Amino acid sequence: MLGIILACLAILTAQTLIRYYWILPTFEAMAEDGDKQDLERVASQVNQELESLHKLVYDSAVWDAMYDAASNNDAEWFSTNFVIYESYRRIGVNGWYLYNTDGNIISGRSYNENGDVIVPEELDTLTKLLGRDLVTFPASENSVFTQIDDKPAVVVYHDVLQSENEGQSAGTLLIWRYINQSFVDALTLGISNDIAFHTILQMPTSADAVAMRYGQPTVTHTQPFFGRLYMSVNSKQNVPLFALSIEPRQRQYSDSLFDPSLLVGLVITLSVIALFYIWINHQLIRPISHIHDSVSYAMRNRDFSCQEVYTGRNEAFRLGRKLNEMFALIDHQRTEVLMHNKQLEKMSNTDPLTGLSNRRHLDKYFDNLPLPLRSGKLPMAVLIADVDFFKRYNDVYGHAEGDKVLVNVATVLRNNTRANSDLVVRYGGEEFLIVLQEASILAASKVAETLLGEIRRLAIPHKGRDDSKQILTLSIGVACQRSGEPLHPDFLLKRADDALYKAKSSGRDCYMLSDLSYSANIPESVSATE
Ligand SMILES: Nc1nc2c(ncn2[C@@H]2O[C@H](COP(=O)(O)OP(=O)(O)OP(=O)(O)O)[C@@H](O)[C@H]2O)c(=O)[nH]1
Repeated sequence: MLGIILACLAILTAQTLIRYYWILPTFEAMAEDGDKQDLERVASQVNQELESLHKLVYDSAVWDAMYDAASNNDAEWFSTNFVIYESYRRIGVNGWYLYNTDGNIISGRSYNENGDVIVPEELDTLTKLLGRDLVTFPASENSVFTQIDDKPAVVVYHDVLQSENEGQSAGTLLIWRYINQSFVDALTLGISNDIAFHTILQMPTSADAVAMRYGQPTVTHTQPFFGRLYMSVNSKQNVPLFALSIEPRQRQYSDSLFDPSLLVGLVITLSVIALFYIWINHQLIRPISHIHDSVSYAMRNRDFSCQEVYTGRNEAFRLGRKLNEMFALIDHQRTEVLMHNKQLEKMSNTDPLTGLSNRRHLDKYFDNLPLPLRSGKLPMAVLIADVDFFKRYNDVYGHAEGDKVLVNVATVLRNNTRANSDLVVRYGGEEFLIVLQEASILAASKVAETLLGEIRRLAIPHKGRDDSKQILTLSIGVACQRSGEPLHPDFLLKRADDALYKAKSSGRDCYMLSDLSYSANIPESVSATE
């Protein structure tokens, strides 16, 4: 959860910084660029308007008849033949004048905005006009802005020549018009922003207000002043004559730092991160995690049988499948080793001839007996059985036959004792030991009796004996664990061995109880069977 919150904050911060340092400045620069272009377009429109006025005066100045009239200072000719006041007025021209080469008026007339005739003293002589602080039209020296009747106006003049720009000048033809809202309205064609005209009095006084100066087509800034961008027209002395203003372009973007697009960006980014995480999790994290868990489990439990399912195709899945193969190999080898160990253990505890347990196993057997038996709480007996005159049997019948006899004796001993609780051990060459769990001296005696009888019943011929019996027999020594006395295996075995010695001494083919066995409340009647 904390990770998700931190991720959201990080993404929001990154997006905000990108918006603040990159997106918003880029948008703003684009919009300012547009504003700049609009201002330049206004200046260009003004130029065009002046150019069309210039054409008007130029076209008029090349007529030969007018040239002659100008040359002759023929004011009458102009008032009778050059009657174009109405045409001029219709296209916004406020006045026209023809000056002779001395700069004095030959003919001309001016009207104010109401159509009344006026006599602007600024235009008395051409010299007077040109001596004023003017603003020149960048493309032509013969177009100037000035003040006529204290109002901004544009004046356009041209030499009166015989032919196009050639020959000697016979005078100067001049037309002028006021710069006002109607002049500006004519400019609006081709410009989407509305253009407003401002007289000196209506102009903002702050220096920051003016974004551009006419004649200096560099936009100094594009920060609007009270919602408008101003272009001022200043005289050579830098005296403002008038200004035009436009509305800056509408910003088509939200300039706030936090925007709904940030949230959309956040959601998209989080979704992409989530999808990427799910993909990485599926492709890498999960298989590697399974590999880690499998290895941990196998090492902790020493169990290499587990097999995870790795279905993907990338390196992580391939590593997982290799791990499965390695685990299977280890598991197989481990099983084999365990099996071999078991076999080895069994072999090390087993007598190879008879298949009985051997003496090594006996030690472990006593150690692992249940506590009631080891503490003497429950009775227990040990029998040591020895084949009589076995040396002579070997001598007479051979060692191989002797081995067979030992196997037969082992079978008899095993078949007549309890498989799950008693233990039959090949104790020495022809000596066998039997441990009878929870067996009283009476039960042990009975077992001894049975074993002697069963061997006799086999009636294995033994012609090498010293005595008259011609069959194979056993002698057995029996020792019982005394009640309540802790088990001392060596002592118990010694007593059984002593009892065996007694049985041998008593003529063999019998069993004898060790002396101490009697103290375990055993009937005295148990003794040699012969
Ligand atoms: N065939 C065979 N003989 C063995 C084996 N182990 C021991 N013997 C023989 O068993 C004989 C034991 O002889 P002894 O200890 O003198 O005793 P015995 O001849 O049985 O005489 P008593 O015990 O006094 O009756 C030896 O001759 C050993 O060689 C075996 O695995 N196979």
